[in-house]
Amino acid sequence: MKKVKVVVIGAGVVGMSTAVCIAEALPFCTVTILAEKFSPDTTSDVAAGILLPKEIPGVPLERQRRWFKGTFDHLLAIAESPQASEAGVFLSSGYQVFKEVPSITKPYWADIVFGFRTMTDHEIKRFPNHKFGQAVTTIKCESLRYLPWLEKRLTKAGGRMKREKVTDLQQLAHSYDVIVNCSGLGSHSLVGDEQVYPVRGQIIKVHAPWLKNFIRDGNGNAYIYPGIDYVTLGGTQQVNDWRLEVDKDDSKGIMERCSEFVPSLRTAQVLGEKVGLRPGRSNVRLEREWLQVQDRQVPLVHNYGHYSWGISLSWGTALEALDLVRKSLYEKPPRARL
Ligand SMILES: Cc1cc2nc3c(=O)[nH]c(=O)nc-3n(C[C@H](O)[C@H](O)[C@H](O)COP(=O)(O)OP(=O)(O)OC[C@H]3O[C@@H](n4cnc5c(N)ncnc54)[C@H](O)[C@@H]3O)c2cc1C
Ligand SMILES: O=C([O-])CC(=O)C(=O)O
Repeated sequence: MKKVKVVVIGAGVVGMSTAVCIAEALPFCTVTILAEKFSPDTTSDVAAGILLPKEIPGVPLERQRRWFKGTFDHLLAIAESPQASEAGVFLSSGYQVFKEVPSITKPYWADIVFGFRTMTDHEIKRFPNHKFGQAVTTIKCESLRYLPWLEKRLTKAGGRMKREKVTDLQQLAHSYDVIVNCSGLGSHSLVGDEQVYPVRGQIIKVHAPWLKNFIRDGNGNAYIYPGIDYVTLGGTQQVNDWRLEVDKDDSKGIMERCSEFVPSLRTAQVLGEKVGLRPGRSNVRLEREWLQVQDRQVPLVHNYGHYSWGISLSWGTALEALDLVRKSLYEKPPRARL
């Protein structure tokens, strides 16, 4: 039987997850990833990788819950397997603290993670500038290990990867039966989506192996995430800022804000600094359209715009993209336009 040719554009956490889901679930498809950049050079590689998303306005909560739960369950199984170290996936406990009581005190994922609770007065006293806090055990998924691990999994399922910048979807449709767009911020130019914009984020990696628990300021301007090889300190959220260079003033600000939480960070050795451009969007674009290519209609599934929550929602959104691909193969396209 002739195989169905699927192309996935993008090799960040969204593209890799989507490609693996399709290749493993639909063995009658050949899956090819085309990407300008692969790990360790994607935005996903810069992410701390904590599963702690905010609500996305405009996406029904049930759908967000499904995306988060799909991701959490998938990553928990890895964290509990012998693969955890190679894949860079493990449980992580800590606090999220707020200067003012937030409008949502119990997030939609409170009963999916472990041990979610409001911090006691005794605990919050450690943070004199903060009034309210949440304690939680969630998952940390480190892309620098996880993406190469997914690449191996894709290859095992018969998938292929090629470095290529895609500029013309019509052209691509001549060589493939289904196109899946996971190009993140790249969708700004690839599909002319002006709703997707960069939200610049800078982080510092430090050697501080004595830190074991994470601390996040609810506003996202200060976070400390202990990881396998280093502790990630952040963060910045600079809207419409395309600069990929490290800004020394940003680093200074990050170090000051994080050291207020943990003074011993002032003595920690700095291992590196990184910048990533989050694919900002008011909601994730996860839908299918049909591309008219001469007398054919080619399904085009979009899965991008994950903003600050790309790791947190990666597997759940990949599963939904897989459903859209599967449906497209059994559905007749709408009548061709004449
Ligand atoms: C500092 C920072 C910290 C973060 N921390 C977290 C966190 O703790 N938890 C969390 O859930 N999220 C976090 N995020 C957000 C997360 O990194 C993003 O949501 C996620 O990386 C988006 O993944 P993606 O695969 O859509 O995009 P990317 O990782 O940017 O991948 C896009 C891919 O598409 C390719 N591409 C683009 N255009 C084209 C084209 N025309 N042709 C071919 N290929 C193309 C790129 O080369 C790349 O391979 C953080 C982000 C930053 C910047
Ligand atoms: O805000 C955080 O805790 C980490 C993150 O997702 C980001 O910087 O985008």
